[in-house]
Amino acid sequence: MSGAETKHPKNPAAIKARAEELLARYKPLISDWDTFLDVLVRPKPTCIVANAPRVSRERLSELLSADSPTLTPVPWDSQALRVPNDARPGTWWAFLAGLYQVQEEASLLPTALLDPQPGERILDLCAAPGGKAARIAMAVGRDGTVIANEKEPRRLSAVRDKMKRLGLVNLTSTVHDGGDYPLEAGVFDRVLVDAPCTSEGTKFRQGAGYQGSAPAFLSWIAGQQAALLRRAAELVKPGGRVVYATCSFAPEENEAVVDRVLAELDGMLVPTAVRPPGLPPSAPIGSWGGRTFDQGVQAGIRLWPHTHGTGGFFAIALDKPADAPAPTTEATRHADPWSGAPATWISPVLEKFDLAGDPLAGLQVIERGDDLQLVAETHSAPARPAPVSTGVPARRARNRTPKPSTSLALMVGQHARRRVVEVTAEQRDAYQRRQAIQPSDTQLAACRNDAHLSDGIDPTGAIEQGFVLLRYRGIPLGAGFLRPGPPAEIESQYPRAWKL
Ligand SMILES: C[S@@+](CC[C@H](N)C(=O)[O-])C[C@H]1O[C@@H](n2cnc3c(N)ncnc32)[C@H](O)[C@@H]1O
Repeated sequence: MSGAETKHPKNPAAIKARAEELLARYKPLISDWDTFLDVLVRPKPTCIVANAPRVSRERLSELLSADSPTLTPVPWDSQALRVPNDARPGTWWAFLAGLYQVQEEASLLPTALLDPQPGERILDLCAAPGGKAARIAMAVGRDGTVIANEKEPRRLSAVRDKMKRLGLVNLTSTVHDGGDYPLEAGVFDRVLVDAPCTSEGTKFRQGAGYQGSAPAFLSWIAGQQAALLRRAAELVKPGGRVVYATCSFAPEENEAVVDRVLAELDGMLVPTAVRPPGLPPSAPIGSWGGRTFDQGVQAGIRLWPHTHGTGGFFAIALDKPADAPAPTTEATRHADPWSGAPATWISPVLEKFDLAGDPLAGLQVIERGDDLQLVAETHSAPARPAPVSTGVPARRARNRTPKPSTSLALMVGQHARRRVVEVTAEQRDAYQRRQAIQPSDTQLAACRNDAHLSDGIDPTGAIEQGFVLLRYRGIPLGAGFLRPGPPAEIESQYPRAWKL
């Protein structure tokens, strides 16, 4: 599980030749064309971003020192660590325990400009597969709300996976055309438009078969991008911020879209130069195809392969003046089923673990389909568009044996004082592969009915069959089912769908 597999670019020479052909029109913009092409075909720098409510970047780095001794902090992002190019951080144990998410370094830029703050209500208009929405949800915390919208329903499953693994109790996903997002959803402190694009900045990882985009597509997608930005401007509150971003090199999708929408909106959004400390500056393009862009567009940032060593990216922060007129559409908030299931339904699942403190403070229990979900009490989801998924599953609603979900075990495991098994690295890996583990006598004794970790272990109590929580170096891994035996065994309850 800790092994690093090498990511080889597929036939770099052929990819380079294809890039040279497809991107030739940008040659006048690029100071070092050879380096640009060389970096473009290399694997892009990948980062892991600490799930800050669970773990700090420093502790994460220390926990992972055996998996990857060379994690380097990204200077311009306080939660991100760069991993070596040959590493596969999505296979490490701490990923499966929900301690971080994996993002390409360039895609850290839009959230750095968005600068989400605790307690805010934020809309990600084009959210799937959810990397940035998850990042925002970690930043706004339990008192904040994130609405992750996506046009393609099938792309939302990746967002849901992140919600469960990372414990995002403050996130609702919706499905709607973002260019026409209902104004009844209410206003947002910040709106991210991580727009659909030709993805030229990252597409070459697909290999030399990448065909580029037809001019007709480029012009169609630019129309979509402008519609998304216009609607974002309406949805953000006075004093709030919109960030527009793409992973394309094309000025038609970047500077030209912003220039056009700024002119249409006539002062409703004001470009704001946000410069994350430690990020080498790189200005947007001033003119293209005979057109000179509004000077305000220079507030944006471009990431280039040859200057930043990343994929290509464009992002710009656009603030709505505090004295702009407030939206007049009345907001409708989702009320039902937030008042759904009684909180006591969760208690039978948790009482055996004797939790210290109240790790579920500020959360409510709602019934959605077969699951009881945990959702922040202050969560502010819209009624329209209707939420598709909200919060994280805690347990099945109707199971006779109260079984904690893995999401719940990851959320509360640190607070458990009974029926907790601290596992070895080998047991951890077996557990995450869904293999049964054989507890040692000491591990078994910690599961006695009256064993209390802080009081020492009473060797006389019974060892009851049932659920236990597993931890590695104090970090929750999930739940297991203990059969006292002999021989004693802990069956892994790690979700089949999360398994590698
Ligand atoms: C660049 S990706 C977003 C990446 C995402 N923000 C992340 O960080 O994981 C753009 C997404 O927008 C979606 N999309 C395309 N057109 C849309 C529209 N009109 N409204 C909302 N989403 C749209 C695409 O399906 C795609 O998932």
